[in-house]
Amino acid sequence: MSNDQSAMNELHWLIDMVQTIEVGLVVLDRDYNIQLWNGFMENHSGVSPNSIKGGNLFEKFPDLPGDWLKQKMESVFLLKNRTFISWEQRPYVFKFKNYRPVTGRADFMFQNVTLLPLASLTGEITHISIIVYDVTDIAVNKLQLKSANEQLEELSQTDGLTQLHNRRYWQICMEKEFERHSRYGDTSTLVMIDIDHFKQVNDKYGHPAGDKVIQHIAYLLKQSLRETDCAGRYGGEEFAVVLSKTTAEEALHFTERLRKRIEESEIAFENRLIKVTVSLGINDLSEQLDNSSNWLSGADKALYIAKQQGRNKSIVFK
Ligand SMILES: Nc1nc2c(ncn2[C@@H]2O[C@H](COP(=O)(O)OP(=O)(O)OP(=O)(O)O)[C@@H](O)[C@H]2O)c(=O)[nH]1
Repeated sequence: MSNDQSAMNELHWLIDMVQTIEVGLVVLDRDYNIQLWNGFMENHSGVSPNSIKGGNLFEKFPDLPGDWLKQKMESVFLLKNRTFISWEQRPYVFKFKNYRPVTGRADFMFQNVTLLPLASLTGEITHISIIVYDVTDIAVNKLQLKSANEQLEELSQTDGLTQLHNRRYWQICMEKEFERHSRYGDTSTLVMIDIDHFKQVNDKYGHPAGDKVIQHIAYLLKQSLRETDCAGRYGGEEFAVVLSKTTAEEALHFTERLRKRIEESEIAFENRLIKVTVSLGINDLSEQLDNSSNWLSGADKALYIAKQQGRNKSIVFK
């Protein structure tokens, strides 16, 4: 075979490969007119190379992010350097439908795109190549993993019954607040809340009714809070709240308002109306405390006194 023939063969093979490769290949001239449009691009856009050749890319595809993409391409022409566009930066450049069965949950093909400067024989950058990789599988997997992790994180911080913080996460919140106090002297107040005679509720109405009562108290509690407050389900029928930037006196207003709302409300369960009350223990940070456990145990002691004094009461620890 002559050298010419062999070169012709190579060219033929290359063209065949360019046409069939599972990667999008486009070549544009300096004015963004399309010079090459391979099989991948044809299959996914539905536009054949013959009908598009010579046409302006942005006129043929008005959906493209024109200004943004031109800016990227201009810098490729100018700096003679390739540029990458990741799906994480922009999910896709060409809006192609996703037909893959495995990743059926994505409506559009996620793409990584490379913009490659093409030099003429004289070394001038006269053209640019757009290389489009279908990364839908990778992107969907990564997004699913991210969402699963977020759900897990959410689950591990949240109490399933009440959607308040769970005990562990609330404790972290409380310790952070205590540290802020130790460092900056910020005042905060801790409140422990316990439903009165809750065992009787379970015994009289059943456990599901008890659960509904717990949810109801959590709902009223959430409604009474500010953004910066941190509330958690501390135990079965016990809740704990850190009221930030709040003195004991201010906290007493908060607890009395909440206590009265609970006392006045009724919980409907299977055609019956349940009424409950709560007892609350309050402890602020006005005394010098060695650690956050002392802060908590002070509120717990105040709660105990509230119970002893007949329940349905708020008591400040002294
Ligand atoms: N329904 C329901 N009951 C729970 C849950 N967690 C704990 N309990 C019940 O809550 C009750 C708590 O009872 P006790 O700690 O004896 O106190 P109490 O009856 O509330 O009485 P005082 O606190 O002294 O007013 C127990 O019977 C637990 O079984 C829960 O998630 N759902």
